[in-house]
Amino acid sequence: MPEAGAAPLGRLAVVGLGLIGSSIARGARRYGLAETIVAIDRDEAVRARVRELGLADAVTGEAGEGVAGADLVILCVPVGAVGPVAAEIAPHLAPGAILSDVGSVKGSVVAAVAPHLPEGVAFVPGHPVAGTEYSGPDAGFSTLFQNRWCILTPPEGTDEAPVARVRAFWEGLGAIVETMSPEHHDLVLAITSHVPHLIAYNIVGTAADLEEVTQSEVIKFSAGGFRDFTRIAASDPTMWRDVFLTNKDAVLEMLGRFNEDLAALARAIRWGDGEALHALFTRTRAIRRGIVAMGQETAEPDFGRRKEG
Ligand SMILES: NC(=O)C1=CN([C@@H]2O[C@H](COP(=O)(O)OP(=O)(O)OC[C@H]3O[C@@H](n4cnc5c(N)ncnc54)[C@H](O)[C@@H]3O)[C@@H](O)[C@H]2O)C=CC1
Ligand SMILES: O=C(O)C(=O)Cc1ccc(O)cc1
Repeated sequence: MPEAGAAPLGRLAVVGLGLIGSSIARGARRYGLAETIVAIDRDEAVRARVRELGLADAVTGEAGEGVAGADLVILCVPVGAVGPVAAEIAPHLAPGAILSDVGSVKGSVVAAVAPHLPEGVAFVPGHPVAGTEYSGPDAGFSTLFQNRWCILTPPEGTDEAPVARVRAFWEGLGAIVETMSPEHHDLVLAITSHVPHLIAYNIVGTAADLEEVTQSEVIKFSAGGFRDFTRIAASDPTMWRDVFLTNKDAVLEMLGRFNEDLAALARAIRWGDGEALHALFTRTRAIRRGIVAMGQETAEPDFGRRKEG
């Protein structure tokens, strides 16, 4: 149960009611974080579903109209769409409003928003490090962020008050908040999230292209490891295309290191260097046990299977 924190916001506007936006809307309502919730999505079918599920007090496709009078606006669209949406809503943001986002990449988002930010509006970029391979308004759930990290990357010179407000909002959703620079965020997430997704997309693609092994055999004999990769490789294509295109430098840097280490592993296998293999596997087991000990891993993931309105 999230802690009771700051006074609720007056008006919260969420742009993009997919997995993350709808989870925010659900959580904001459940934990009483805003008096009024406005849902903005450009997709008619999403808006209809948001109305059916009763996730917001108002639902619109007109972003400018939707953000008018909002105290906090959170952009929950693919990172490639953040700049165009910021340009569209900027003239309608009230002075004193806070603009935030949830994008998986931060440097490009800061650069894309900066030219459009009106005087008197603070931008506090955020990234909840919590999600699933599912998309859309039905995939969200109010407890998604509980006990998960949310990283804020306020650009240098950002006032403390809006940062504290956004921090309190995420704490209200149950998240644990940390701040860092956008550049550092992008390096860390490149190795902990972006490259792992690339590996999953790649290994599932390689398996699918094998000539001597049939597709049905790949499905039938999927051992645990490969099954886990297929879950990650089912993640949203648009979102992940944007992540790789916008965090290009950090991903290529980490991929370079990954390839070198993979080559060393291949060499150890070729030359029968069991000691090298055993030493690495022992180190990596300790890392997993450290993650479990920190309580950052649930015993039985049920991502996306929680049904709620
Ligand atoms: N999926 C995940 O596990 C996580 C995603 N994120 C970030 O959250 C953001 C959203 O991701 P999801 O919720 O998974 O995506 P999603 O695909 O479930 O939802 C995105 C929504 O944005 C709407 N949208 C797209 N362009 C728009 C525009 N120009 N104006 C208005 N609405 C627009 C779409 O219609 C859709 O309803 C991304 O930036 C992603 O990097 C962050 C943490 C985890
Ligand atoms: O489903 C998974 O395993 C994830 O890794 C979810 C996820 C995807 C993107 C993010 O920026 C943060 C979390």
